[in-house]
Amino acid sequence: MQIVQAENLVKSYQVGEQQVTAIEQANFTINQGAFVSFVGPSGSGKSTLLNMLGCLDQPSSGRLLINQTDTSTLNRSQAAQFRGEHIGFIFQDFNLIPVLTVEENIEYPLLMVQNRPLAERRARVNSLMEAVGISEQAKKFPNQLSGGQKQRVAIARALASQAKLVLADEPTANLDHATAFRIIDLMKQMRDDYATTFIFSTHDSKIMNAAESLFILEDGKVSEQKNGDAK
Ligand SMILES: Nc1ncnc2c1ncn2[C@@H]1O[C@H](COP(=O)(O)OP(=O)(O)OP(=O)(O)O)[C@@H](O)[C@H]1O
Repeated sequence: MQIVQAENLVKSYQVGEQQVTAIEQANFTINQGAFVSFVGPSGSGKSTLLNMLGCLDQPSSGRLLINQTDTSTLNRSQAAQFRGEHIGFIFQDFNLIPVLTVEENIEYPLLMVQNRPLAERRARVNSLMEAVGISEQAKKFPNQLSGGQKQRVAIARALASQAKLVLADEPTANLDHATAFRIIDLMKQMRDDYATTFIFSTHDSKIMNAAESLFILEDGKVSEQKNGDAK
């Protein structure tokens, strides 16, 4: 099944008198459970594309179907609801809430967005902490963790609401190389265990080799390249 279908997708920005086309007539699909990377030089449109996939920004024209829903027609509150139910986010600077512990950060989307009952929240948070190897840090605050540990918490949080699609904007940018590879392996493990689709952007050529497919952005144009070497 296809989780993402982009049809003649265009995003342009008006800058004064000038129109900047960030994404130009993109057509592509991504299957459920895929592990893919958006790559391209600075300014090529990676963030623009991720923002549209995350329903944080609307296309200028064309259609963007996520899980069979045409997200280009959603209004702001429908988009927020759709995001909470279907999409998880991982950021390069982790974006954990500093006043909440590890377990509270992971629980947050279950409580604030999905309002799940306490016993269910506890069980899910515990199994995710176990899965990402962070159980021993449950009561710690983000400033007491290493970069790799913070990103593990962010991965668990992105998976907490059982999102079928996780978007990661440069998830390894602030990590050393060995930790970056461990985080990518962990994301892949989570994909295998939960059938979650992962889309991540990166500048790092070694990291992009882990993706099964590369979506290459060049001057707003998107082309797909299958990666035969993906491990
Ligand atoms: N809000 C905006 N207003 C005007 N132009 C924008 C806006 N956001 C992005 N752009 C332009 O759209 C193009 C694509 O930008 P985008 O941020 O998507 O690139 P990127 O590939 O994510 O770059 P980087 O790797 O540096 O983050 C650039 O030319 C940028 O200047």
